Amino acid sequence: MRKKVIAGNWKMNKVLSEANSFVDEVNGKVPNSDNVEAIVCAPFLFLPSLVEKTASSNVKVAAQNMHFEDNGAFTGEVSPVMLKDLGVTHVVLGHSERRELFAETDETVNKKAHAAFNHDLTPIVCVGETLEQREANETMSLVETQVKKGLEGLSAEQVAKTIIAYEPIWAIGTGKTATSEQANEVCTHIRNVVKEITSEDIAEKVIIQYGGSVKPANIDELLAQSDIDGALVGGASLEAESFLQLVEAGSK
Ligand SMILES: O=C(CO)COP(=O)(O)O
Repeated sequence: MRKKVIAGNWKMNKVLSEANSFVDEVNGKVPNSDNVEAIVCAPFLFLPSLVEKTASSNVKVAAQNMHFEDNGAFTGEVSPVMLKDLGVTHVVLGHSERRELFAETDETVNKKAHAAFNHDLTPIVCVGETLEQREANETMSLVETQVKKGLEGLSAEQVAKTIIAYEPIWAIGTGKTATSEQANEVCTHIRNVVKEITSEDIAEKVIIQYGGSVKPANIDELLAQSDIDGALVGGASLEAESFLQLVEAGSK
């Protein structure tokens, strides 16, 4: 059975003292379990402190983005080398907010996915459609393209280690969750795409998360679906108590 991965994406929220208090509160409460992995995706500035604070806990720390080059004249950017050096383990790539507001494309996501593996970071690759695309029946083909282009050129072993997050844009921060059936339908399609580009064995291993208005009240139903292996959570991950409830749901 695949483990469940619960990742809290804080986006551009909190100040350092709040970030520190959050991990102080959750550190001892996240179980050491083969069933569930808990990740906090934090702004760059908090990463050194959070990595240090979680060193002996079961909480992992992710960045929300990175550049694909190791170093160079890229003012304002942060490289995979810097993240690895700090002890960060995961990086979110291609979040819809970065695609929409910061010109992220499938091509840059792909370069970043390669860069992540070059530095032993686990990428969480986000895909998902807008409401217009869903209404135009383009969801499956769009998500398929995003997965294929985003993962292009990775080895089968690397694809197996990649976390794919399906986040329908119309369900992000809107309170509108995709029904668990709608979410699962797309996650199943993603697994089939992974099978097509690698093998059935790899497709059975890859972790596929759902994201979009996930909260303690709806996570059980989502995680009960055949192809949903966790959640990428925005709003409901900001409070330690609700984050812990989500992790608890994942550990069942
Ligand atoms: O974008 C998301 C996580 O990356 C989802 O955000 P919400 O859980 O706030 O809808």
